[in-house]
Amino acid sequence: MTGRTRVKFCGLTRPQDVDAAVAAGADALGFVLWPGSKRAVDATRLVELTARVPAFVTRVGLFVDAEYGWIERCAPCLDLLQFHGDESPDTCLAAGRPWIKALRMRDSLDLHAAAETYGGAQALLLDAYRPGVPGGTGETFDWSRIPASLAKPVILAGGLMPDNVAEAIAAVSPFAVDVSGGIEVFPGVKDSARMTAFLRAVRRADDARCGA
Ligand SMILES: O=C(O)c1ccccc1NCC(=O)[C@H](O)[C@H](O)COP(=O)(O)O
Repeated sequence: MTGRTRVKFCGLTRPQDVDAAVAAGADALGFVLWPGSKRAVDATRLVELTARVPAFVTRVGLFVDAEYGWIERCAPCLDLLQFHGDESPDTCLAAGRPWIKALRMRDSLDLHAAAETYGGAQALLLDAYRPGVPGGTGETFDWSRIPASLAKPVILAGGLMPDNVAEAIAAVSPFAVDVSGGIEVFPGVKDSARMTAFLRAVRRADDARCGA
């Protein structure tokens, strides 16, 4: 897949961070709708935050093995659902909305098989695996495990930051990159300078790929 690398900022909890992310040029903003996270937002906050997002910036709701009723309640504020738990393909499809599937890169994971299993997903988000932690670990994984061609677009996540995202793009050529901890001062509180630095690093990496 060609074209510029899309950028998703995940785990926004504050209106000023939403505004800063949009101003910086993010393509997608993620809202954690799993109460176990330090970055979780409730339904009221979700309405407040997503109302600030203009057209053509994708509002992504992140769920971890959620009850269907909770997904249904949040869905009107969202463009895309991100399933970040152990959801089956049927569960992901049952919501009846566009969705992506997060996969944690445990050793036994077969990405080609997963791409087939989750054939209804618009993309696969590949994240670091730490037992007992569903996401937002701030850890990278071995990018060489990602096959050069996969049946689904890849969103690369896990421990990305302004200092390593160019290297990640050069190594993986993902459709998109996703970052949470790497643009924060602490969980849920983003830093506009880090957001800008991250996006600049992505653009530089894209320019380097075009010139290569
Ligand atoms: O961010 C969380 O707290 C979180 C909790 C539970 C499941 C997923 C979570 N975040 C998912 C994301 O999309 C993160 O952006 C992704 O895991 C990468 O996080 P980081 O390594 O901090 O960039």
